Formats: sequence, C-alpha cells, structure tokens
Amino acid sequence: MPLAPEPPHTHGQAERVGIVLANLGTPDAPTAPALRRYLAEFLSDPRVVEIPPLVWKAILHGIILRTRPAKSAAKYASVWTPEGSPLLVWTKKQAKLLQGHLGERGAQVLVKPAMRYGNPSIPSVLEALKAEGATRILILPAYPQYSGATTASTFDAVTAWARRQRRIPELRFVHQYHDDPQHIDALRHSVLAHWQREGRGEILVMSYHGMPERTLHLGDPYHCQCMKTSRLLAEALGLKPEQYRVTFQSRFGRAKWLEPATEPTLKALAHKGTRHVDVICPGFAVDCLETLEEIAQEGREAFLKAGGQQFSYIPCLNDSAPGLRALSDLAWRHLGGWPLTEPSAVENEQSRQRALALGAKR
Ligand SMILES: C=CC1=C(C)c2cc3[nH]c(cc4nc(cc5[nH]c(cc1n2)c(C)c5CCC(=O)O)C(CCC(=O)O)=C4C)c(C)c3C=C
Ligand SMILES: [Fe+2]
Ligand SMILES: [Fe+2]
Repeated sequence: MPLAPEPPHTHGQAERVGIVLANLGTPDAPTAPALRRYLAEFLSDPRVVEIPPLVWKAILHGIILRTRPAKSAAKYASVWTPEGSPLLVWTKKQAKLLQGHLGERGAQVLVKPAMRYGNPSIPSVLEALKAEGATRILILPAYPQYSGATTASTFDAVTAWARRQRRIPELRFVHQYHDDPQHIDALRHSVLAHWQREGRGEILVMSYHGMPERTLHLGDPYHCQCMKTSRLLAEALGLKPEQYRVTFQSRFGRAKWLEPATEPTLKALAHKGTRHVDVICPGFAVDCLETLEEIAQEGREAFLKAGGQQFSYIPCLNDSAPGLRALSDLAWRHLGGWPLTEPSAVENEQSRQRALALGAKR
C-alpha cells in the first residue's frame, strides 16, 4: 500500500506531545450484533488466542461467535451506564484528568483515550493526535502487569499504524507499572478507605484476569508480576500470608488457566467459615464487565450462596486522586526530556523559516 502524503501542517510547525491512554476495548452497545463485531476482532488477535489460526478460525466462527455474543450482551447490559460501557466511560475520565494533572505541572500535552478493540480505535486516535500536531507520542497501556495478550498487543496496533505512515512520530511506550511504589500506595489507600467505610473483612482476595497457564511456562511475565503486586500490597497493608489470597478470574475455553480460580476460592473460603471477605482487582485500571459483573455480582452471589455473610467489592482506582497522581507521575517520568510546553507562534515561524532555509541550501 503506498504511503499517503503528510498533511501540509506537519511540514514544519508546532511540535506537540500526545499520550494515548489505551485500554482493552469494549463493544459499542450491549447487544448481540455489537458483541459479535467486538469479539470477532478481539478473539482473532493471535496475541490473545494462541491456537493454530486455521483451527481457531473454524472454532471461533463455527461455535463461539454463534453462542457467546448473546450471552455476553446480557452480562454487559447488567453493567451498562447511560454514558456507555463502564470501561470506556472510566478510561475517558482518566484521560481527561490525566491531561489536567499534567497541565498543572506545566506539561501541555494532549491525552486521548483509546481502545485496542472497538472504538475509539488506536489508529484513529493516533491519526487524531497527528492531526493536532503531535510529533511525540507516549503510549500508555492501562495494564499494571505486562502480558503478551494486552501490552504487546497494544504495541502491535501502534506499530501496524506506524507502518502506514510516511513520517512517524517519535514514540515511547510504557511497558508495565506493577511494582511502582506510588501505584501500590494508591491501591493501599483504596483498601484503607474501603475498610473505613464498610468495615474490614477477615480475608482480602486479590483477583486478576486469568491467562492460559502455558503462557507462564513460555515466559510471559504476567503471573510473576501479579504475584509481586500482591505481595507488595499485602506488605503495605501489613497483611500476614493467611490474611490474603491471590486468584485468577475470567477463564475462557478448555485449556488449563492460571490457578487458583477466583470463584472456587470464594466458595471454599465460605465453606471453611469465612464470614466477611473483601475483594479487590488490582490488575484492572478501571472498573469494567470483568469486575462489576463477574466479581461484584457473580462472585458475591457465589460467596453468599456458599454460606458467606458479607462480600465487599473494592472498586478499581478509576478516577481516585491517589490513582491519578500515580498515573500522572508515571507518565511524567516517561515524558522526561521531551519539550512539554507548546512553542509560541513566533518560535513556530522561526523553525519553519529555518527548515525552509535548510531546504534551499540542499
Ligand atoms: C482468550 C481469551 C482471553 C484472554 C487471554 C484474555 C486476557 C486478558 N483480558 C484482560 C482484560 C479484560 N478482558 C475483558 C473481557 C474479555 N476477555 C475475554 C477473553 C480473554 N481475555 C473476553 C472474551 C472478554 C469479553 C467479555 C466476555 O465475552 O466474556 C475486559 C473487559 C472489557 C469490557 O468491555 O468491560 C478486560 C478489561 C487482561 C488484563 C488479560 C490478560 C492479562
Ligand atoms: Fe479478557
Ligand atoms: Fe468474564
């Protein structure tokens, strides 16, 4: 495919810095057709499902996309808000607040939310940033723990877009922040505030999105990073090993996934006499289907049915002040060395003249 010409305004002017706050993605509506589109894109990503493509294509189109969209749509409908999907609504809020926080520190950067699957897509957001004059772009995937299925897949989408550009922006990429002390402190704050509001449970369950177990043996650091986040949070809260559990949720397909699984753990705790459990999902930057439906609704029901008395779900960092402070400090560190104030019109004109003069000499 031939490369398109660059828009004229990119030839020699304002050099702005942009940030793409990228999360996983979500359907456009809680309906079966919207879910079919979203799941087809998501589950066709070879980073997400590592099964030989021809075999997987037959299973995906022959079975999964016939049955799952309607079932998932009903789950999405139970958490959908008047403004839209919680994942997108929160990510938009975070992006706006992040831009404000960085602005307060004197950094005039453009922060835009993006979705790896669905909308606003990563290429459309990169295009928009470029159109607004961004020549330096920081990609900030909203995943504290690195995994090939999430972080690396975001990188794939960015580089696929860059391959189509004549003039690529200067790009930086945040890899993970699972052990960032400020991130851990924001999680600690969130738990303490929750305990103050609703009382303290006997056990804190830290539930992460699952992955096929074989990805651990193949060298994906996701599992190790989940364990480290959990250990650091437990230490920050002064928890003894018997006062917390690390579990994995959202199992998909027939392969063995990381264990222990969240729901069976909740049931086992209730059976063994735990009356009050607190559950936090430290792998999710914002609340979404996986936390609001799978944990706060289904997890609660499973625990109470098994004899538990009180189930407290601790929300994700979302738009909390400590969470935003940690996120903006993280972005700030990754922006180091980039010019963060907008050049004046005079500076722009000077740099344009210099570029023209240089061009004339050559
Ligand atoms: C093969 C399946 C999947 C892998 C591997 C996987 C990894 C993974 N996912 C997240 C974060 C999220 N996943 C979400 C939804 C979701 N995940 C899968 C499957 C896999 N995820 C599906 C099919 C779905 C859609 C819902 C459903 O039909 O069950 C979400 C929520 C999106 C939303 O709109 O709210 C998030 C967030 C991580 C972090 C991860 C690996 C580390
Ligand atoms: Fe997922
Ligand atoms: Fe789920």
